[in-house]
Amino acid sequence: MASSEEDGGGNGAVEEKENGKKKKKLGALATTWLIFYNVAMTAGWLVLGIAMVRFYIQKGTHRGLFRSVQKTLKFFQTFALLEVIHCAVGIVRTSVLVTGVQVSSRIFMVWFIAHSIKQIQNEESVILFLVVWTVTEITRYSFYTFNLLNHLPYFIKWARYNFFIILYPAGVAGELLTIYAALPYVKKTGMFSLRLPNKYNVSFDYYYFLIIVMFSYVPLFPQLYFHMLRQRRRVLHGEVIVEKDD
Ligand SMILES: CCCCCCCCCCCCC/C=C/C(=O)SCCNC(=O)CCNC(=O)[C@H](O)C(C)(C)COP(=O)(O)OP(=O)(O)OC[C@H]1O[C@@H](n2cnc3c(N)ncnc32)[C@H](O)[C@@H]1OP(=O)(O)O
Repeated sequence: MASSEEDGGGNGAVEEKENGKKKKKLGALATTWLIFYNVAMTAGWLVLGIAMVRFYIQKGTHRGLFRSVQKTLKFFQTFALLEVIHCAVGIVRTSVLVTGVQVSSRIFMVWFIAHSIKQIQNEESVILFLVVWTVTEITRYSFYTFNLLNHLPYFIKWARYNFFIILYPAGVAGELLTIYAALPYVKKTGMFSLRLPNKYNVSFDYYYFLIIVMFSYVPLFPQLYFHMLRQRRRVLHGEVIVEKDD
């Protein structure tokens, strides 16, 4: 059975008071919208997860799995662009930059890799990042929902701030291996590339762009990972900044 926040070892009463204060500042409209958004996203990723399990049980193979779930994936992952707006307008206390990198890398994987390069859709690495994203998002959005409703079961809070330790590197491995698998097709077809001479007098090579994207994980991923480790210390180990009453 789910235990309440108080069972988690933190000071439940203080946390609840803080939560209440934050929500008052957030405003009823913003809170209602965020609850709706997070419930919709939890449901969307749950549907995706169930569809993947059903597909695998029925077919006994991962081949064709991406094709069968792609519409749901594209819809909910693209919808997540709203998260950048939430940060930009200040209804969510998260950095626009951190959220922007996270969301844009996902959108890029969905639309400019997995959707555009059909030949790689059956790679095991695609299934790896799909499974990892699904587990992550079900946990993350249900965490936000219960938190906004002031009824956060401790195991969801624990899962939110522990699963990523393994899931983040696993997801990144899935994404990098998928981009790597796409390289030969991109080189062969010259897709999304612009060769000289052309009327704009500019050239763009998608193949080298993908290589640059792969290298950009080296400086960017540790920043996201350490951000999450800091969040983990703050939320699970009480490094909380207590704000004064207005
Ligand atoms: C053009 C091509 C570009 C390519 C670029 C390539 C470079 C790529 C480099 C790296 C790529 C990474 C790829 C990622 C892969 C994966 O996802 S793998 C799967 C594992 N992933 C994770 O575990 C994801 C972890 N990341 C996140 O959770 C977020 O994306 C985040 C932005 C990093 C989260 O940070 P943050 O929001 O700061 O943490 P929280 O503690 O959850 O939230 C902070 C506060 O904000 C509140 N909040 C946030 N969102 C909501 C919401 N939707 N609703 C309500 N409230 C929200 C939250 O409650 C916290 O509030 P306070 O407690 O009051 O502070």
